Amino acid sequence: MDKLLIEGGHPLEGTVQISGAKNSAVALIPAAILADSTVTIDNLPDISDVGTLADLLEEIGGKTELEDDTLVIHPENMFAMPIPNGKVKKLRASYYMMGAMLGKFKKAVIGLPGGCNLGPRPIDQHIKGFEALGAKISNEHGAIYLQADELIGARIYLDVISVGATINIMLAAVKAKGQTIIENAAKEPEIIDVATLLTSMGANIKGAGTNVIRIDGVDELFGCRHSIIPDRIEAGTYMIMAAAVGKGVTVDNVIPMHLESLSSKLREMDVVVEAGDDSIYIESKPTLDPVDIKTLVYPGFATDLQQPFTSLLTKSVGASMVTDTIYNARFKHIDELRRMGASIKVEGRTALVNGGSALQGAKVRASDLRAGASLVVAGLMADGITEITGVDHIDRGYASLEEKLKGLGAKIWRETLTEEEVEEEIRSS
Ligand SMILES: CC(=O)N[C@H]1[C@@H](OP(=O)(O)OP(=O)(O)OC[C@H]2O[C@@H](n3ccc(=O)[nH]c3=O)[C@H](O)[C@@H]2O)O[C@H](CO)[C@@H](O)[C@@H]1O
Ligand SMILES: C=C(OP(=O)(O)O)C(=O)O
Repeated sequence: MDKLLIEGGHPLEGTVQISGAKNSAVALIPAAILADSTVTIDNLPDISDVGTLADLLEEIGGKTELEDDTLVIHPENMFAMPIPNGKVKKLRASYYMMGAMLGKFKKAVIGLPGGCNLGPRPIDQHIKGFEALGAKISNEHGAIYLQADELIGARIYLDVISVGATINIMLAAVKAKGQTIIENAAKEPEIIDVATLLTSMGANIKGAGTNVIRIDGVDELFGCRHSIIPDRIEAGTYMIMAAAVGKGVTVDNVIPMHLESLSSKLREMDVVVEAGDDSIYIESKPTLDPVDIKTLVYPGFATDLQQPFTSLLTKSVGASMVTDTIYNARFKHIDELRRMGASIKVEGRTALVNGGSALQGAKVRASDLRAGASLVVAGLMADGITEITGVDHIDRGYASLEEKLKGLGAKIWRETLTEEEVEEEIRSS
């Protein structure tokens, strides 16, 4: 086990390259199950979730070759092997194995997924969609059993706008008989990315990126090559870091339109934000204005950026309000920020930040992926050294974090935990 150490107060300057999107990658890899021949995925981020999913594909008989940022997946010998637990629990996105295996084999047994603990993460809308397509589903001993004689297209209205359910239903429906219509679908860019891969494989999907998706089932899907879109959440995190301590940072290899809600909020705070074709330039100011944010489905403010943005708000002079309407318990980072001297109160689904006083370096623990990112932002701003444990969470989602930050001039390094620290880590996790 490792910890990250950051000596705060060093301004960031230069250019950072953004990797491929985690939240696309984790759906694209299971999607390859649906093909009958080799699928090659380029621009993969170097994060642990990718390795875990590749291992899961091997558990069901697939062959995978990961070299640099390219994963080659051979699905020819895959079969409907049950994967009730083990690696499935390491990440939330293992639930995409349900849709993909149901679509391909008409059956699957998958353990309940893991992922960041953000409060309840229900999958009732995924199940509702699978059932509408004709699957019988039961939950036995912590695993979901899915089985269908035949999958038949259906009209499915999502009661809650869900990225996971939208993608999972697409995966199950691409080989179903007839037409499936997903109404009240989520519109996140990662959904378009998954639809693009499936279309290259031979699927017939219209409307991805709007709230009505139409899928005409096909009998066969083939191998193809696909390059993942840039990670708007990784990009947003570096934009926030640059807004906190940036003398002039270019966040490169991004789709600026995907980051408009964040860019607008940063401008409201008086941060310099200049969007290019595929990059965004950010420059901080000595004092920033407070703003309120409310997380919403895309194109609203992303819940995944709420935690790092809250750290930035401790720098703005005055009161800001942060409301998370997607995951109302996504506030585990707040106690840690308080340890660093932040003045923040949580009331229900809202955090009230009283910003303007300097943060102090401290020993803190990342309880989940974006909580980890928020502590890195805080560490860059703080006086003295911040020690962050729970780094395995951060490694699920940020490729080469230390290298990228060092390239911008940050003082950040990694150390192995001592035995005592490991024991303490196990006690508190
Ligand atoms: C809409 C949204 O912002 N989605 C984010 C969510 O996706 P993720 O796929 O985890 O979550 P969903 O988009 O599926 O869920 C959105 C909301 O719907 C609820 N829900 C979801 C499925 C279901 O069957 N029943 C149900 O009630 C969830 O509890 C949540 O409140 O977290 C990901 C990881 O942090 C982000 O990358 C996504 O952008
Ligand atoms: C919470 C996240 O990931 P996951 O859903 O994979 O846990 C995230 O990407 O912020």
